Amino acid sequence: MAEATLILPDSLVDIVFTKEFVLAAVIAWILGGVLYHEYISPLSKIPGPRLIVFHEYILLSTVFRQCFDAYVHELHKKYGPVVRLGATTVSVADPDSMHAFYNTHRFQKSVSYEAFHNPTENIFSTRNIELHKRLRRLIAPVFSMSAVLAIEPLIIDAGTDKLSERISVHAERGDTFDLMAFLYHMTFDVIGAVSFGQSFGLQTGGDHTIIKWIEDSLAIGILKMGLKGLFRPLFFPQLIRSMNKLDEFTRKVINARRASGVKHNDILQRLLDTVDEETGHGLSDDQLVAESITQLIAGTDTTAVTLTWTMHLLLENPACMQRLYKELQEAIPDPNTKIHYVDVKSLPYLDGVLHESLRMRPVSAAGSGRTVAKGGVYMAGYYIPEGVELSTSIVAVHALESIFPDAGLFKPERWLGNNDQVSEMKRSLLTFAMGPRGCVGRNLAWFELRLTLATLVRQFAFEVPAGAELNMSPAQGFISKPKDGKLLVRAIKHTA
Ligand code: HEM
Repeated sequence: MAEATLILPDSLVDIVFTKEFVLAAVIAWILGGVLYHEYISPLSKIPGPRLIVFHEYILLSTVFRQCFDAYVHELHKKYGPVVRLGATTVSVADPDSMHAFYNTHRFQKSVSYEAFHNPTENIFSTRNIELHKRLRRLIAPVFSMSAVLAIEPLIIDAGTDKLSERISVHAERGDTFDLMAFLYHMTFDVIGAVSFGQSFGLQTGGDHTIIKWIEDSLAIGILKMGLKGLFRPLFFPQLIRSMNKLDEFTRKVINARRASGVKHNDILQRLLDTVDEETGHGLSDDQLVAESITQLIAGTDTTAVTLTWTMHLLLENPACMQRLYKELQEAIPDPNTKIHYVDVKSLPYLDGVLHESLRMRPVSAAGSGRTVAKGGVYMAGYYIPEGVELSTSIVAVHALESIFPDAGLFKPERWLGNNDQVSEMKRSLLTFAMGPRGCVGRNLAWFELRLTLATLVRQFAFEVPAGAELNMSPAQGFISKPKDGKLLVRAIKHTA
C-alpha cells in the first residue's frame, strides 16, 4: 500500500511533464475552444466564417492591410445583416437594429476607446456613462448651431479666406498642388482659431509641428488598441514626447487665456466658462486639456478628408460638378464675393453632393464599437448576449440597395426633395454615428463642409493634370483616407 502511494504521484509527474502529454493538453484545449465557439457558444447560431477563433487573426491582418471595412462589407454581402467576426464580436448592417443600440446610453463604448484618453478621459473616450452624460451636457451647447454661427468670422478668416487666397496663388501660376494637404491645413487652422485662441497659421507658412504631435498621439492610441496591456511607453519615446508637447502646449494656451482676463467669443472661452446646472461644476484643467486635444483629433482630418473625397467624387463626375457650379453661380452671382454661411445654408444640390459623399466615402467607416449591456439584445432576429462587442459596418449600410438604389453610383440628386425615401436615407446615414455618442461637433463640421465646398467650386474650376492621377481607393486607418494620401489638382479662377 505504502509502496503504491509512493509510486503513483511519481508516475503522474512523469506523465504530466512528458512532451506528448503537454502537446495533447494544448491540442485538447484548442479543440475544446474551437468546438465551444463553433457549436455551443450562444453566438454559434450567428452566420459568419467557420473556425471563428482563428478568424480573428484574419481580421487583424485586414487592419494592417488597411482594408478592414471593405473586408467586413464583403462578409455582410455573403452572410447577411448580422455577421459574427470573432469569438465575442459581431458586426451589424441593419439600420433598424442599429437605432436600437445607438440611440441609448445603455450600451457602453468598447474598451478599445480607453486608448484615446489624452491625457485623461474625455467625451470621446470615456466608457463611464455618468461622466459622459455630464461632459455631453457641458459640451453639446458649445457646438449648437447658434454657437457655431457666432464664431463664423473666425472660421472664415482662419479657414476659407486663407484657403481661397492660397489656391488663387497657384491658379495664377498654373501649377499643380495637393488639395488634400491644403484642406488639412485649413481644418487645423480653424480648430486653432476656435479652440486654441488663434489659428496655427499652417495656411500661411506657419510651423507644422502640431500636425506631427496629433499624428503621434493618434499612433499611440492605435498602438494601445493593438497591443492592449503589452503597450509600454518606454518603447515609443518619440511618440510620448509628441504627446507631452501637445499637452504642454494646450495647458499653456488655457493658462494664458485665464491669465489675460479678456473674454473671447470662441469655443475655448465657452469651455472655460461652462458650468453644469446639475452639479454646479465646470471642467477641471485636465478635462479642458483633454477636450481641446479631442477637438483637434476629432475635428480636423475628418473634415479635411470628407472634403477631399467630395472634390474627388465631383472631379470624377463632371456633370455633377457643373450642376453644383450652376447652383452656386445663381446663389452667388459675383465670383469674388466672400461667401458666408447664410449664402449656402440651404442650397439643395450642395447638400445633396455632401450627403452623397458622406454616404459613399464615410471617413468613420470602421463603425463605432459598443458592448452589449445586461440582458442582451436582439439584432435582426438574432439574440446577442451581454458582453459581446457589437460594431456597425457603415459601408455595408450605405450600400443597401433597398435604401439607396444604384448604391454604387454617385447620385447627389437622390437626396433632393422631402419624401419618405429621403427621410429613410437620412435616417440610415451613419457617417456622424447617432444617439448620445454621435458626433457632438457635427454642426461645426456641416458648417465647414458647406462653406468650404461652396467656396472651392464657386471660385475655381479644378482638374487633375495628366500624369497626376493617384490611388484614391479608401485605406482604413484611424479614419478612411485615399490610399496615396494626396489629391493633386490644378485650379483656374472663375471670372463669372
Ligand atoms: C466630417 C466631419 C466629421 C465626421 C464624419 C465625424 C464623425 C464622428 C463620429 C462617427 C463620431 C462617433 C465616434 C464613435 O462612436 O466612435 C464622432 C464623435 C465625436 N466627434 Fe465628430 N466627426 C466630424 C467632425 C467633428 C468636429 C468638427 C468635431 C469638433 C471639433 C468633432 C468632435 C467629436 C467629438 C467630441 C465626438 C465624441 C462625442 C461623444 O462621444 O459624445 N467631430 N464624430
